[in-house]
Amino acid sequence: MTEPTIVPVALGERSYDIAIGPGLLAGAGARVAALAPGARVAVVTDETVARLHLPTLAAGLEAAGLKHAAVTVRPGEGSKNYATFARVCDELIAAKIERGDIVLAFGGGVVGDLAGFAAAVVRRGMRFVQVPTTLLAQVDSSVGGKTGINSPHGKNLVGAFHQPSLVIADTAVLDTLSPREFRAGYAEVAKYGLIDDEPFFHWLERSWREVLAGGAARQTAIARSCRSKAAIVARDETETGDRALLNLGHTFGHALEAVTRYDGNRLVHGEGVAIGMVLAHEFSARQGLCPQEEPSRVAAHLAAVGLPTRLGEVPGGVGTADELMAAITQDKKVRRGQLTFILTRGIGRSFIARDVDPEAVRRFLAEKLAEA
Ligand SMILES: NC(=O)c1ccc[n+]([C@@H]2O[C@H](COP(=O)([O-])OP(=O)(O)OC[C@H]3O[C@@H](n4cnc5c(N)ncnc54)[C@H](O)[C@@H]3O)[C@@H](O)[C@H]2O)c1
Ligand SMILES: O=C(O)C(=O)C[C@@H](O)[C@H](O)[C@H](O)COP(=O)(O)O
Ligand SMILES: [Zn+2]
Repeated sequence: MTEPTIVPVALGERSYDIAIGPGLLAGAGARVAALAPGARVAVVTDETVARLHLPTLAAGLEAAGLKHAAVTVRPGEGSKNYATFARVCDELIAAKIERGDIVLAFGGGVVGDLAGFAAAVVRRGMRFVQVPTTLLAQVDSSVGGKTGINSPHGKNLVGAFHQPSLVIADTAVLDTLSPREFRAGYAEVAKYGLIDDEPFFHWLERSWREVLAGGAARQTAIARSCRSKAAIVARDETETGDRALLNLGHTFGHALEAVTRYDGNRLVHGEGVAIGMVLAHEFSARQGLCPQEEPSRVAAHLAAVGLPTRLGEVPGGVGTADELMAAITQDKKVRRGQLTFILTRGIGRSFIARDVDPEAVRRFLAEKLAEA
């Protein structure tokens, strides 16, 4: 069996490891038992992941002598809402899960964000472990401690920073993921190259087929993404500065998710990020920050992988520039009413731009919508 890669996340007393490799799910119970001997484990998962992979996880927990119970939610972004959050909290409390026990998030980013937020507040904070089962969750959402739910006003507007105590990413569970969801996660992989790692982006341009196919290239891409994220989170845990770079493409992407009402049939998060990253590069070129070849190259790569890159590709449309701007002004990076965007001087040269002129963004979106 391939040796797992261990990526440390250095956060002082909140430090933890990310274990990455094929076949780790069966032994996840033993890793959790080493962390919290004798703890009870409340597994929060969704119906699809429960059907496909819960028996393997549960057998490992039992073999390690850990009692466990499952809380199951419906798959998809719709579960990141107040009602589901309240139910998850109440089920954890009803199951008499104690503060020293473990909440185990078993699923994609939706389950991770929801379960992590519940772990942050139930009994004023419980330990939690992430066992991510989508590419997106393995390279991004399971790491760094951002947890939360959506508000009718916008994406992730209610939440908390709450770090996991351990992340276990079994790369073999990705074999059951749909090609569409795999590609959505790939957008966040490409993001790390676009932020500050041009050689990684070049490697992805050459190797994306192998990453999609599985095997060593997939594990390499996941580990490199986790190292990038761990480095940024270690220097800015709560996004007072550099961590905002991880939001590349998200100001546009989150607005697209909001105007499509979090309907995964139309747009999932990674697809919004793909379109958003292309828009961020195009807007940067429009502002004279980088040559037009850069957005073209980004769009060409993401399109080759099979991701949407244009507003016109979202089924049912994305509304008007004013509707998109209304969503953008709810972004958590807004400071004293001023928009913050992650812009770029070229591939791997992203930076945080404060005081972006909203009228320039609105005009740009109106042009893009007219092209769509
Ligand atoms: N906290 C963070 O730092 C962070 C980072 C990035 C994204 N996010 C959030 O993550 C969410 C998106 O996560 P996602 O893309 O993982 O979506 P998701 O959790 O909705 O999972 C996508 C779909 O795949 C299914 N699935 C999961 N694992 C599977 C498997 N192994 N086999 C078959 N099907 C499987 C799920 O049931 C679901 O239908 C968004 O809400 C986004 O805001 C958070
Ligand atoms: O970890 C981060 O920081 C990120 O921004 C990662 C993003 O990929 C992720 O989608 C995150 O949930 C967005 O955060 P938000 O603060 O803009 O809601
Ligand atoms: Zn994201």
